[in-house]
Amino acid sequence: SKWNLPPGPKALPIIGNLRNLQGALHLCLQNLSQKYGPVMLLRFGFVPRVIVTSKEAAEEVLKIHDLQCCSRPETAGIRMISYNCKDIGFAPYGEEWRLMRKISVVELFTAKKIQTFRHIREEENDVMVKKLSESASRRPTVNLKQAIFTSVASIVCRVGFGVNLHKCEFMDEDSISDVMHKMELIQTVPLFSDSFPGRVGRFVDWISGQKKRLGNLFSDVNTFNQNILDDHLKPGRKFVESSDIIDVMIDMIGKQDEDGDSFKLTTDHLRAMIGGIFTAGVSTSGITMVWAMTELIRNQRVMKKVQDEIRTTLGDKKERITEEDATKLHYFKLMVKETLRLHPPAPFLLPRETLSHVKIQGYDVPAKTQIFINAYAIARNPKYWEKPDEFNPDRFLDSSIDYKGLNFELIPFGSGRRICPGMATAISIMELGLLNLLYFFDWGLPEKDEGEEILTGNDDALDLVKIIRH
Ligand code: HEM
Repeated sequence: SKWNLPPGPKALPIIGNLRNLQGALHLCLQNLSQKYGPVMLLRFGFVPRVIVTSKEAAEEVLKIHDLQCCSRPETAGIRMISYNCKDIGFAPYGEEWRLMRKISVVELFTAKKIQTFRHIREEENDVMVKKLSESASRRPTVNLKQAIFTSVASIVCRVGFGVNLHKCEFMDEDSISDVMHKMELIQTVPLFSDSFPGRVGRFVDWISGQKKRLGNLFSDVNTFNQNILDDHLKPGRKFVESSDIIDVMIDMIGKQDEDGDSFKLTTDHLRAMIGGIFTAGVSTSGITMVWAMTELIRNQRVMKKVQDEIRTTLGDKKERITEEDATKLHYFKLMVKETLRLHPPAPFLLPRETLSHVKIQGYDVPAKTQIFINAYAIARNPKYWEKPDEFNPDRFLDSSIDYKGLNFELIPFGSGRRICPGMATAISIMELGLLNLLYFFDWGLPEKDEGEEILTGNDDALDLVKIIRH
């Protein structure tokens, strides 16, 4: 009672605010914030969470030092898939997170490394264009989502784990989007114990069969991670490109000092790194590309402006697009930025947890409280954006606002010490992929109902689209 806690809807005994949470969580919390303000306190069953929905409050939270990523992720699925918080995204702040982050940055994300992997991105895009052209000669409708996810997954597997999906023995390229889908699903399967931790919660999950369902999904995902790990552990392993992040970690494990009491890497860290890089890299970049194409198909003015710029600048005789080509374009890049504003693939960034009592916008937030930053709602807040729900890259023509973590009204990659280390990689993957799709093909909606649905502005990205000309 001595504390000035953030406001929020009235919580009922036991269930707290669960009855207030219906539909997609980021949309529901966006609506609630219009009534209760930019810093809200809600109880998800027994779990209190503070939700932040203004750029001022987000900036304050992201600059607090006494904050770590959640030691208790929102769902049991996330806990499983991160091998109990052993991936970079969920590792507790400290030696463990610092080491994993350092390895990933050095092995994957320095400017030099990103440049080294450039030929992989270009080759995999050639494969995608070739496949789409062949498919368009047979039938006009293609599953664009699958084509994009397969291409992005092929890039991430080659860059991250030296696995070439076109020649791989344990995984074929057509089933990779299935693995991706399972990884996404596993994170969202609702468990009773997510909101009611403890024995009763676990018992209900067991009776309802949800625990088993989660276990089955995880088993497939674990097999994928394990196969990649086994591939690296084979005696006499030959590198496809060169040694990769997993080789480096295996080497480090081999050299660890048994007796020292500093933190030790384990094989679970390896599995978690594989799963973490795969999900963090593929689902985010893939879905952003699908959204870009969806928005362009339903906003023909913007589609024409983007394609005119691309085709005028690059000419019409190119047989192959390179990353150099993307650097010549301006409006095209604004289109990618606008897609990230409207459809941030991680709408809450990574949830945080306070390590000690802190103040946010004058409100008291006790230690061990989870904080969600609703980056989705901030990027659609009419206080900062004119006609916020409209897809209009022109809004950035005279604006210096960028997504690099300094403008808190646009933080699709987060900000501060946990900002996405894969940002530059993601931009290279997405720009090159979209550039290929827009240079070589013209796109439209399939004849039947799918089109109508998308034009009424529902919140689902397109699966099936039609190649009009290639
Ligand atoms: C459109 C593409 C992407 C978006 C929008 C995105 C967004 C994010 C966000 C919001 C975070 C959390 C940051 C925070 O909470 O402050 C994050 C973390 C992370 N991302 Fe990305 N990401 C993308 C692509 C990638 C790619 C391609 C990779 C790697 C191949 C990657 C690897 C990671 C990793 C390892 C973390 C955890 C960092 C940490 O906790 O220290 N991301 N990303």
